[in-house]
Amino acid sequence: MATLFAGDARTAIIASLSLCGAAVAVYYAKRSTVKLPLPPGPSGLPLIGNALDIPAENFWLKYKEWSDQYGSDVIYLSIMGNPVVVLNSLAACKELLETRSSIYSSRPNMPMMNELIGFDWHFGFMPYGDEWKGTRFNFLIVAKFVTHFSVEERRKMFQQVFHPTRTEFYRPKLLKAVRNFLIRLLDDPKDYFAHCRLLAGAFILDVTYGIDVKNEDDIYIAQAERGMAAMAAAGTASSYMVDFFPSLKYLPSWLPGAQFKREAKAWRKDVTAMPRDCLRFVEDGLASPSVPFAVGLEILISTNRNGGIPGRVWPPYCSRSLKNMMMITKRRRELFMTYLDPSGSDTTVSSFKTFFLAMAQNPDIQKKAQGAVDKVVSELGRLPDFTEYGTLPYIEALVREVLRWRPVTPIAVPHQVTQDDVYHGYHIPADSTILPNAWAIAHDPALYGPNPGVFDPSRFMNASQTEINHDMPMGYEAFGYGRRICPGLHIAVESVWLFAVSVLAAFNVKPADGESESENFGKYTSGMLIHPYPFELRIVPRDPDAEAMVRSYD
Ligand code: HEM
Repeated sequence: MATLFAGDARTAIIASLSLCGAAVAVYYAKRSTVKLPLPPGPSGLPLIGNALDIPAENFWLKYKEWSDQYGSDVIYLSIMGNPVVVLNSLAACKELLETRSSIYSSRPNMPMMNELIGFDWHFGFMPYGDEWKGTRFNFLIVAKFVTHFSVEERRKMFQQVFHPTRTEFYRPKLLKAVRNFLIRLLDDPKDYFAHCRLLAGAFILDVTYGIDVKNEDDIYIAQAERGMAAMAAAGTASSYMVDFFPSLKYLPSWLPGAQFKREAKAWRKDVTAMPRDCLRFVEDGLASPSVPFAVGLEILISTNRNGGIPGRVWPPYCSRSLKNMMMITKRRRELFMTYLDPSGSDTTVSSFKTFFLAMAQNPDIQKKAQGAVDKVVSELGRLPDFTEYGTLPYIEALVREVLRWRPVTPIAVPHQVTQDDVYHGYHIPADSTILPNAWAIAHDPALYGPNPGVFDPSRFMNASQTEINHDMPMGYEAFGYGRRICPGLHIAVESVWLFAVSVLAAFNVKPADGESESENFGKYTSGMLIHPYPFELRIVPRDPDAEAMVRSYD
């Protein structure tokens, strides 16, 4: 979906060339003061730079090709005078986004995402700064107004509430969502894509806000899905010309070149409703004595200095938390609610679908993985659960391979560097958009072994194929790097793990008749988030016992 000139923006280029002149003049004036060369890259055209060199689809492949061609892991592009630096190696990502994270953790200005579509409430797209910090460490949203909390206390609270070991927050809900998914798979295997979406959306909404989603038609799910479609299209910071010429946002929607404004308007309704409706749900819940447990509420309560959470006696703490919440502005309350927003669901869905694709394309690997699961659970007479987490090395390798083979976010999410910098003798100009090429890194044979395009979990195993090879990177390139690294990483990995191990224990998966020959089988969409195109599968219970086990959770 993401194209460099999505909508009618080509027309907008012409309209904006005049604006461009000034920007380019300023940019080159600044550049000439710097002695060091810029990183290498294609030379581009006057004024528009490399805007036309970047393919509309799978641009990460082109970035890697340029990286090889110019013999540099870091390449430089100019798009309408805007500097863009692509990092094509893990070493560059670690050095710049992690070691130098104090200056590489901002986000580029994204007028399409933030101002026009309305994602300015989402801390994933906020520039680095106090508001982002406050929202990421979401307890701050309440605690900030209870001024006696020190930074250290706030940090501690965050760690308590969102520590990866605090699995009791989400594992029971994840288990429930996966078990419901398995029953749907039994009843209606053809519609497995929809069941995957429902599973991921229902889990995130339940764990975050305590919303109990019943079916695919649920209003929160539908809203989040439309919102995520907008994010996938506009989140690359390079899909729309308005990202390079913010003044284009003032064009009237009816102009022929302003298709992007009409698209934004259509998306905006859902995108702005997402935090508002979830906040309303939680506020209503706070007033009720039978409020369902949710991470958002837990954080709210744990930030109450006199409250704490022992025994979770809801009513007194809730009323106090409610008071705290009412003291803060509407915007801050909405930001608070985006702590674990539904964007986590669309990314995880993509990995679920990749798992199905990999199993359908690789029957031998499916068999081997089923064997690994059977060894542990066949005598237990139940489906696997988190008791088995950490005891199945081949399944762990398979999950890593799912995430590596088709990284959900091939160029992660763009960062921005906030001051001039130097890397390997190259000048990295302040305010450059920084694109970590997660795809190139995930397919680097120096990191992940030969044939990186082949799905092969054994690449993550040791030489004797008995344990995970801990000397290897974990395959998590799609989660980004440094201070902005995905805070949902652990939840995502555990979700894919439980999903995979449950499906493998109960079902056989193969392509529907003739599907392997269909043109789109195995192909993916392009954009900030990628998904496989729909493909038909035959998903059948492995045997009557497996079916009975799944039904026993009905
Ligand atoms: C396979 C699943 C997932 C993938 C591939 C993924 C990928 C990413 C990436 C690439 C980033 C940006 C990192 C950077 O800038 O360097 C990100 C940020 C974020 N992710 Fe995820 N994510 C996934 C699941 C989740 C889940 C399950 C949640 C919530 C429970 C979540 C919540 C977030 C949030 C809130 C941010 C913004 C962080 C910030 O800007 O400070 N993600 N994710």
